[in-house]
Amino acid sequence: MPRLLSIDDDRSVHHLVRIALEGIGVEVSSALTAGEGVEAIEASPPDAVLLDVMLPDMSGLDAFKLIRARDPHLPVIIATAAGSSDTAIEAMKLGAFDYLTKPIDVATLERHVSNAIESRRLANVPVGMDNLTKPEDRGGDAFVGRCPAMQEVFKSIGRVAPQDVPVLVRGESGTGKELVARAIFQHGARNKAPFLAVNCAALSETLLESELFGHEKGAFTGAHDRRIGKFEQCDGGTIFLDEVGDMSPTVQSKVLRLLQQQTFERVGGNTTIKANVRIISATNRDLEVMCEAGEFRNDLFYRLNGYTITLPPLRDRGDDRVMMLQHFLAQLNRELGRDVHGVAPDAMQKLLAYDWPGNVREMQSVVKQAMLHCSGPVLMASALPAEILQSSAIKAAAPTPSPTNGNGNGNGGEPEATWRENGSHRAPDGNAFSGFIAKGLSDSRGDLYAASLAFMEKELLTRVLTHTGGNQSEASRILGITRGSLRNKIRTNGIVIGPDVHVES
Ligand SMILES: Nc1ncnc2c1ncn2[C@@H]1O[C@H](COP(=O)(O)OP(=O)(O)OP(=O)(O)O)[C@@H](O)[C@H]1O
Repeated sequence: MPRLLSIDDDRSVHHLVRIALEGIGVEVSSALTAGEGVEAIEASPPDAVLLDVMLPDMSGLDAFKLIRARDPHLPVIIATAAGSSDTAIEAMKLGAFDYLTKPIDVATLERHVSNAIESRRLANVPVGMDNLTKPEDRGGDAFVGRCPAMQEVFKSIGRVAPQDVPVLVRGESGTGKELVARAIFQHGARNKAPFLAVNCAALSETLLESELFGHEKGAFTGAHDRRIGKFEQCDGGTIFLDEVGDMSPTVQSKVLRLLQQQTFERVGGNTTIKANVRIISATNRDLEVMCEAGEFRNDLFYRLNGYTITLPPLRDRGDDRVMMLQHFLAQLNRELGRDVHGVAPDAMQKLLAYDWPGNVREMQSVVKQAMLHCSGPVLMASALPAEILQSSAIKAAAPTPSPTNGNGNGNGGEPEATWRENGSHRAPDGNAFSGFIAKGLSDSRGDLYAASLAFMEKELLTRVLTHTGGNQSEASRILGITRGSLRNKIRTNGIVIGPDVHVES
């Protein structure tokens, strides 16, 4: 459980903080003086600190400097009395994580503490690129990958980390771009300095500009105080701009100037501020196309793209998928206190046939869902989430002509598919209908009712006619409809009779 150290000479603050943070799963320890707090940090570093600026033994700023000197990555949230935010602003210029005013608003406290703990994780939890699943190794996040494309990614991280150039990390959503950014930071020359992450897609244009560059008091409605932005806080360190393709033109030009001149102004301010920050950015968008469409600045694209690392989608990583499944099984066994040590062959076959549009993040969540649904020591196909089973059903129903029987469905008892729809062989398969519905749902089509009835009718007629070897009288008897009606349906459904089948007229 993450832990926050509250340094304040007011015991009632500790009490309030403890009650508030219990609710979000954060343990709280406390110190009544700066000296006591620093000792506690040295004895057992917490994940974040809440530091009051009015302490009996030294000023808040001095206390912050002491903490900073001991652990530059420890996020410190400064607590000040209303109307006396100067110290907090000074501390933020020196790299404090955020500040809040007393009396403490619980929602703000929770938000700042959650962000601080996430920031601590990003900067401190080591990313291991040793390719080994080590259940006993609880200290870091494994970066699993043995396929050639992933080996290339690891080499690139090693090559570019020590050089102080901007890096652009590309890849579909959930492929591990954040892991790459953290690994570059951790192996880089600035790894003793701060590492801050900003998700450019998560904030509105105004808020993002203010988050990155800060603002002056009164710069816009709600700007009650000066705010120090991430670039200023992160001076000398590394900033990770996630979803960089989502920046507005205003923010793009400010980031460009920062990259060119290492200067910027806070929103609503005239003072030019210098900041020396290494930028690692990431995107799943096609920035070249965005540049052509005038949505992303060409010059910024070239500046951000000092070096590119591209992560392959999970579906292209071959046997890495098996290794990764084992990795997540081991990780989740530890997390959930389970002992699932294998995957049943049919479950494995379905997992490997799946396309993983959400990539590694999706695999992580699928393994977790499956583990929560299965009780035994082996992960069975029945425990897999619906999207995996439905996708497998769609694939099973897809026309895959085989040289041996021409229907590719291997359904044994049925005669070979001798009916053709629009010229292609079709496998009569009970799974096809559920596959069709699944596809309709994922395409969110607006005529699923009518389309499903039509699909089902065609499927049924094809199946029955195949069963009767093309005998329409027998087919109409089985179906309980007249021969004329059957003939009409064969025509309107575009069911074409194969050359090798005798069909009565
Ligand atoms: N090769 C890998 N080995 C082990 N875990 C991985 C690997 N790649 C990604 N993960 C895990 O998958 C999850 C998603 O990774 P990450 O957040 O880095 O992806 P992302 O590309 O930044 O996603 P997004 O584009 O949505 O921001 C994380 O929990 C990460 O630890």
